This record gives sequence, structure tokens and C-alpha cells, in this order.
Amino acid sequence: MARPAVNFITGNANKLGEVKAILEPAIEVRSQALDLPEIQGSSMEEVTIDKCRRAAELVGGPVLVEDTCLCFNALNGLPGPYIKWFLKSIGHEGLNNLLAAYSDKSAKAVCTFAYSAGPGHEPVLFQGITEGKIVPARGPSNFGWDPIFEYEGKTYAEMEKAEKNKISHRGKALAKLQAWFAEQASS
Ligand SMILES: O=c1nc[nH]c2c1ncn2[C@H]1C[C@H](O)[C@@H](COP(=O)(O)OP(=O)(O)OP(=O)(O)O)O1
Ligand SMILES: [Mg+2]
Repeated sequence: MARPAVNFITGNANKLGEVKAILEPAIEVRSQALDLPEIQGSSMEEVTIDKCRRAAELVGGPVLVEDTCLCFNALNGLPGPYIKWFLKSIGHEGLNNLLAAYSDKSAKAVCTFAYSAGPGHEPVLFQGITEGKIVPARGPSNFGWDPIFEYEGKTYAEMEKAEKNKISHRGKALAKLQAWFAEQASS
């Protein structure tokens, strides 16, 4: 039987690299680079579902999208879905400073993927969470907030790619997606 394929819609080349590294060769990953609008004031799930519906309409076929949140426990989950804009505006140091008044530096990295079989098809969600803490930047700064998110003594940026993918929010979410695709294929 032909192996399954997904069309991952993202404007982020680093995400695409990780998704390919994790899913291929079992699932073929195609991609279109579109920066999709993301709604505000909603839950992580609602943001991703809305993004997925828009992507399916735009592309006119099956799509996979993903939204990543970085949630500081001391701040009740913020910046959450707004992490991209916080990172852009205040950088690694500013993100550390947000937690200066708190002894609790713990944070959750959350990845929510949504797959839709096409326009009008309800998106299916796959979520992965990795718990870590926010630290002053260590390691190469190629990908977002990797240098300030520490998991078991190492920042994401200090890990080999394969090591990060094994324990990451994205890796965990994609393990669920893979299981779902396997189940679909066998039923
Ligand atoms: O594993 C990661 N390690 C470090 N940083 C990360 C990771 N994953 C996403 N990020 C960054 C990218 C963006 O600054 C924000 C999420 O925003 P988010 O809207 O999901 O990503 P995006 O706009 O870059 O790509 P997309 O076109 O798929 O929406 O966190
Ligand atoms: Mg985005």
C-alpha cells in the first residue's frame, strides 16, 4: 500500500525540518510555506482548529498545521500562543526577566497539530507537552526559544536534533499523529 502523505502548512523552516526528521520515511511530508492568520483570545486548541480550517480552504485539500505555545507556570500559562511576538519583541533575556519576580521558573512547551482531510472536514488534534524551565540562554540560537528552555539539565539548543525530537513537545504530538495514521490505514 502507498505510504501516507501529509501537506504540512507552515511558514517556519525549523518546524518543517523537525517534522520531516520525525515522520519520514513512514509518512511522506510535503509542505507549502504559508503564514496563516492565528486568532487571539482563544484556547490553544481553538487557535489550531481555526488555523487548520483556513489552511484547508486555502489549499483546497488535506492539510496538517501546528501551533506551538510556551507557557510559564508562574504567569498562569502566558505567553502561551503569543510566544512568537514576545520572543520577537523582548528576546531571550526579556523572557527570562518576565520571571524575575517569581521563584517558579517552570514552563510547558506545548505543540498542537491539527489534520484536516480537506475543506469542510473537521480537524483532528494531536497534542504533546514537555515540561521544563526557563533559563538564561545556552547553546546555538538557530530555532526560536530553544536556548532558554531547559529539560533535564540541557537546553533544547544544547541537544542533538535527534535527542530533542525524542523528548520534545513536537515529538510527542507526532507520535500520536503517527499512531492515528497507522490506525486509519488498518481500518
Ligand atoms: O521547538 C521549538 N523550539 C523553539 N522555538 C520554537 C519551537 N517551535 C516553535 N517555536 C517558536 C517559533 C515561533 O516564534 C513560536 C511559535 O509560533 P507559531 O505560530 O507556532 O510558529 P510560526 O509562526 O513560526 O510558524 P507557523 O507558520 O507554523 O505558524 O515559537
Ligand atoms: Mg504562526
